[in-house]
Amino acid sequence: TQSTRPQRLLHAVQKNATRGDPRSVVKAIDNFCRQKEWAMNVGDEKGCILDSVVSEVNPVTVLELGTYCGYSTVRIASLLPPHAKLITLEFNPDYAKIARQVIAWAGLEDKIQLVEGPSGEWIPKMKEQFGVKTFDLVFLDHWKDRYLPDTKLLEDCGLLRKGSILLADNVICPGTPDYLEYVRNSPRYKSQYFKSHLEYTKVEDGLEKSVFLG
Ligand SMILES: Nc1ncnc2c1ncn2CCCCCNC(=O)c1cc(-c2ccc(F)cc2)cc(O)c1O
Ligand SMILES: [Mg+2]
Repeated sequence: TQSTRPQRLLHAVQKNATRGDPRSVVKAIDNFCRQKEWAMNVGDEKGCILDSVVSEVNPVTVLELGTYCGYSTVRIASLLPPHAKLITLEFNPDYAKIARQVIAWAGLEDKIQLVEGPSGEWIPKMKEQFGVKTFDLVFLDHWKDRYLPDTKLLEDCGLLRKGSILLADNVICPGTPDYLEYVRNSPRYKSQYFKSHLEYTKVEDGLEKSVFLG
């Protein structure tokens, strides 16, 4: 039977990355996607912007929406302080299965909780299920038409505090126009655009960093 692209990406990690070395896992995935097959990881160019935001925020609680194969999950978690926790939501069980193995290869299981299911259902359960008070950082990288409704849901569930940071991938390509309009015009956010390129291509894309003002 034919393998899937996520399965081939996992094999590239197991073949080329060192177990327990998250940065070698990130590098192995980027090499696979540049040399063999494009895949929708945030990639190295936007990944460096992600790294700088994570290092600046130094978050204790992180939420990632859209795990895919775990590239940004591993990239973020590799920069977190020891007691910090990252919860990542993935809707697609096949992606989740691969992501768990990529996370295990990186040796980051203790910092990461991968939850399977739709963001709209899980966000309202965060407090009761995972004992989360508020998130210091949210990385949005799931369905592009879910960015806005899920941001409003995070607000309504009291999961954002004054100073919480939202970092959104793909605000240009594929694009999240309603989300951009909201965070750039709402008095409750201070927003900033980081121009970059769609992973592994020359197409314009970028990350939008928005601070929740409370
Ligand atoms: N917990 C949850 N709740 C709801 N949906 C959930 C979810 N967990 C997952 N999903 C479902 C997300 C499926 C993947 C989302 N990402 C994308 O769709 C995406 C697409 C491109 C792309 C760009 C140009 C092209 F020509 C083709 C593709 C690039 C990217 O960086 C992308 O992140
Ligand atoms: Mg993306």
